Amino acid sequence: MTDLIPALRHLLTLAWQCDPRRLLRAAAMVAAGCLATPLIALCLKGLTTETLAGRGGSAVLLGLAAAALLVLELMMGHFAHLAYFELGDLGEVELQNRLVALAHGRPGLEDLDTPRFADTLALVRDDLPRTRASLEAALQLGGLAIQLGLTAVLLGLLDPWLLLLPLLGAVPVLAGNRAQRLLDTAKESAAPHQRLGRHLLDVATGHATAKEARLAGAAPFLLARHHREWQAGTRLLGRAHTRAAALRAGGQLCFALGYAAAIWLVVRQAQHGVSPLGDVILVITLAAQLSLQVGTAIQLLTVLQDAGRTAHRLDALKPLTPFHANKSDATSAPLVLTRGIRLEHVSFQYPGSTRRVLDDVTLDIPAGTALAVVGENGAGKSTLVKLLCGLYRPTGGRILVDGVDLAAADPADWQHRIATLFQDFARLELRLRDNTGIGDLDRIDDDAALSAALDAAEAAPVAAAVPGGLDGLIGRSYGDGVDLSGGQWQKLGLARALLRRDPLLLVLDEPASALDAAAEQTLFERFARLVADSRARTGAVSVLVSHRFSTVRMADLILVLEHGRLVQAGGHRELLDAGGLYAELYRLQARVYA
Ligand SMILES: Nc1ncnc2c1ncn2[C@@H]1O[C@H](COP(=O)(O)OP(=O)(O)OP(=O)(O)O)[C@@H](O)[C@H]1O
Repeated sequence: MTDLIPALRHLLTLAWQCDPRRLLRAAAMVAAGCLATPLIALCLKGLTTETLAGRGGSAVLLGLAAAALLVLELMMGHFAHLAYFELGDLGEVELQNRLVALAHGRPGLEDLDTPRFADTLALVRDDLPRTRASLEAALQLGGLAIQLGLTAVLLGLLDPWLLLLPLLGAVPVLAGNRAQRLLDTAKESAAPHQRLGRHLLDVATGHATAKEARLAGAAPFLLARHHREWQAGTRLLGRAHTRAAALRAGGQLCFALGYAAAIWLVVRQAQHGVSPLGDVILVITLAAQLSLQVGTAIQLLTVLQDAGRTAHRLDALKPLTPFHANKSDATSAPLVLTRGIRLEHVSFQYPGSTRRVLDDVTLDIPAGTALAVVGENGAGKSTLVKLLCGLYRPTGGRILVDGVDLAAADPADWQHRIATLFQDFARLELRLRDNTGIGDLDRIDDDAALSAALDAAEAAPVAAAVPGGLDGLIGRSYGDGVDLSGGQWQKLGLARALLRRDPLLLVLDEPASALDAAAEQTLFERFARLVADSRARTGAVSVLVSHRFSTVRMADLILVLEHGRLVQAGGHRELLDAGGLYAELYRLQARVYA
């Protein structure tokens, strides 16, 4: 029951924010329809009494009144349903917007990396389509409360003992509530199993992964693991459903016994001439209505508890530790870099992990530096880049941009001055214009700027092959878009990065992994020109993460990371002369090429 109040508050506030007039109209129609139900019982009692007394005219009028009330009840329910439908639609869209804002409206990635956050996000996403039903349930529950109140008054006027009947109605409601809590807990425990199960199914059937799964003959292995995870989740849910069903049946049995006792009481009173037959009809009708109302209340509460959970989960998704308590205190990114970027004893652990992925890194990167980062797989290169981009905050030490701590800067402002191409770049299966324009949304409709960025990324031939040009669809996940090769997707990702104006930080994280040799050579020449241009205009720092030493050697400053520690830093010649890990890795690669 504790979820009921937040659920009602959440749904009614949502509906009010979406369309207050529609909400009031729906509430008035529900109230009118619900008031009609107990009044029908009253008309039936009058009808019986008048008929027995031989007053046919009044009996016919009361019969007509009962029929009119019945029509009113049905019509109001029908029209209110239309109002909920529209309100629910608006509410669902509003919640989708909030969910996207919660998932991506934060500058850092810490929360998205937390399994608990990911599970909660998945649960809310699954629950959103139920918003419409929840809103309808909230309004119907209000109507039901009016009905129950009127029914209790009518029963209490007949015999105070009969007031016990609505009270007994609370038993199945409470039992239903407890049952729902059991189901919710099981749902949360089953979520990690189901998430993994869904992922395994995606791997076995997804367009990108099906090839490898087929060639490796991995389908039976993946399906067996999927089956195991799914069964673990289903077992948890199955047990909870059985216990919930038993609880609900027990509650309903209690009410059924009370119902039988109430009928027995009035029938006995009628036999002894204490009550007229009309009262017996009234009690039978009201008790039958009450039984229906209790059943409906249980269903509505179940729906509302889901909405309450969704409200709690949405709250849980709100960032607990905002990057800045007060955004107006945040410092803006400089227009140009004069001093550069300084890392002071920077350490980092991913959320939920105790392992230091970066360990006490101290370094000065003067403005205009072309920086390259090398190291073996898992050394922490991409993590360092993500910290520089402000996607994570260091768990120890600080990063200073022109002397200002990045933790005190407005992350969105800093990120707006960064051009990136990550190794796991996004493949946005939208129009070519969207895929590129998302790099600088202010210029998404600027055809000349988009074409220039595509040209600079050597992606003009890719664009020329897309029917419809900038407005043509790429990708085949939906619609009939052009299917692209890995290298072509990467060129589009680079064009996206190159669309960004006046960046202060240029990041290419393994940019050439999917390019052919000629394209790679051209890419680096273009990148070098861009770096030279940005360096002259804004003092930008460029960061290249690469395993290819032929390109790394061009950098002004090369960092060598090993197990998260900065073991060497300097120019190519200097590092070769010094011996150590860089020289070892360089000579190893040179020997392979020789
Ligand atoms: N989101 C994450 N959550 C937890 N651990 C992570 C996450 N991302 C990376 N790691 C871990 O951090 C370590 C460093 O990863 P990182 O991607 O920075 O290495 P890298 O040097 O770029 O490697 P590679 O050359 O293979 O790209 C790895 O051990 C990796 O498992």
